[in-house]
Amino acid sequence: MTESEMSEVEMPEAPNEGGPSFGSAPLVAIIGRPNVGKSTLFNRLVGRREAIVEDKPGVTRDRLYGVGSWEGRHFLLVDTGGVDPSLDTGLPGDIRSQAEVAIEEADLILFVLDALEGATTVDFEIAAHLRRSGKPVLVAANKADSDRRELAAAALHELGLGEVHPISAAHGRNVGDFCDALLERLPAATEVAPVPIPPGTRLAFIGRPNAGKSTLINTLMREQRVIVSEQPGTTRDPIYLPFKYKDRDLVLTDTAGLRRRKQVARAMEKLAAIKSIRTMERTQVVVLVIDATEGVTDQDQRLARMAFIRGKGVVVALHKWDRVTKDAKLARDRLRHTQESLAFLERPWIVKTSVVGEGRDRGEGRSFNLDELLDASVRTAAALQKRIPTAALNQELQAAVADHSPPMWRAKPVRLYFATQADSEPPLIVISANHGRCLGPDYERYLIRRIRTRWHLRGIPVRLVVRGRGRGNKDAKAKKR
Ligand SMILES: Nc1nc2c(ncn2[C@@H]2O[C@H](COP(=O)(O)OP(=O)(O)OP(=O)(O)O)[C@@H](O)[C@H]2O)c(=O)[nH]1
Ligand SMILES: Nc1nc2c(ncn2[C@@H]2O[C@H](COP(=O)(O)OP(=O)(O)OP(=O)(O)O)[C@@H](O)[C@H]2O)c(=O)[nH]1
Repeated sequence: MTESEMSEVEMPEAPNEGGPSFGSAPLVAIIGRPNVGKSTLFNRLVGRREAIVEDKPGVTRDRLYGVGSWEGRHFLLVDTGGVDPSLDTGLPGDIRSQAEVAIEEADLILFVLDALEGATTVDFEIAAHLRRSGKPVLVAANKADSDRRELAAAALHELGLGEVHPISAAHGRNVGDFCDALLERLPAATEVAPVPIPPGTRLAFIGRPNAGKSTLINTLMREQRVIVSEQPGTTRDPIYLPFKYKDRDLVLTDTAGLRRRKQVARAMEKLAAIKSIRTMERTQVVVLVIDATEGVTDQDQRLARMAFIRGKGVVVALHKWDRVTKDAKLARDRLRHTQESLAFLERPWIVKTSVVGEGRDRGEGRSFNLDELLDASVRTAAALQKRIPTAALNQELQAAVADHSPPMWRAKPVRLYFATQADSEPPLIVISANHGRCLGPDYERYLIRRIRTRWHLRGIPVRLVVRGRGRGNKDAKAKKR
């Protein structure tokens, strides 16, 4: 491998110390009826960067949130419609609660309408909620693909939410102006200085209501003698609780308001995912708490996907294990089902945990396997932060190609020249080849699997990008001749 070949690999952004965290960025929620184009708008606002992370078909549909940016300002974008497909049955009640959660949590609401269909009864209902909330709202009349349709969109003023922005999310029409309006309505950057993040690996407990998160957190805090100090700030500010575990610095990450507002979360079980977003954004390792008495649900899978897509490591706590151990068959089935239904997490560490006895909720019960859970978190963090030596990575690439050569690309042979790890948290492998994107998904998966196995990268996403030799390089060669 020569220097010149190395320089052909165009490096993405420099690795970010500790990974980018947008935990304090304003939260923007997209709400609207089914099929108005929320996902299309979401994709347009979140942009291409996210797309690299997805190496599996079907993941896009489950994408719930991402980071959008415009003119250098970042915001967290939530597609509430994606929270649960069963919500999209057109039931006004469900849509109402969707709007309620968005109102409660978001700093700005993007209310999407269909310019072709005009305002429906449900739209009027949502609009009434939004008006009462006093939250900033930006109204988009989507599918305004032409001048004629733009005119039709003007009728949507009747909703009484101020200016209506005719846009075409699918074609990008007027989306720039819409983003300008979005920035104007974002709350000004917070005046309180951001809470400093203590050094160490950040982990957060996430899961469905009643899974046992508070119990686990309280037990952990007690066992590890974590000091909880009163921190100034609002309920949406993060709480960082540093502690030492086997000489390592760990930081338990939590969001104050999320635990306090237990009842709200319970009332809207399906939408509690929105609340996990801020916490998730601030952490490196997500401990996904599964209630073993219920097993993995669709919502658990969605939370896990959200974490994975955002580049987090995931450890699974199969919690309340005490309640399934008495039935050996049930216990076996639960474990197998957990492994199978979370297989997309790529062999995550699954730890059976429980806290039993009096005062359990206050963290005073007897705990099982909490140390194992922390060990698994430490291992997952190490995988996430792994820096694979270039020489070894290229050896593995050569061995992989020798065992199983890549299929032809457009009737041309594919040559893979060089691999390098361009980023970590999560690892990004860049391979230079004779053509860009010349590997099919199967072969990419094969290469990723080889890398995962060789370096024990469990429970973390691994990204792979194949870059071709650039045109500039060809020109340079032509000049030489
Ligand atoms: N003509 C036109 N069609 C669009 C536009 N944006 C979205 N669509 C189409 O509208 C349909 C619904 O788009 P989605 O983005 O899936 O809508 P959604 O609101 O997320 O739908 P749910 O997931 O059901 O809530 C798709 O067929 C899109 O291709 C647009 O700007 N113009
Ligand atoms: N049997 C058993 N019960 C548990 C265990 N851990 C927690 N529980 C019980 O499960 C219930 C819910 O626990 P919480 O810790 O409040 O759950 P949570 O996930 O914080 O709930 P939300 O705040 O609503 O999201 C409580 O009644 C706990 O006593 C366990 O290991 N075994």
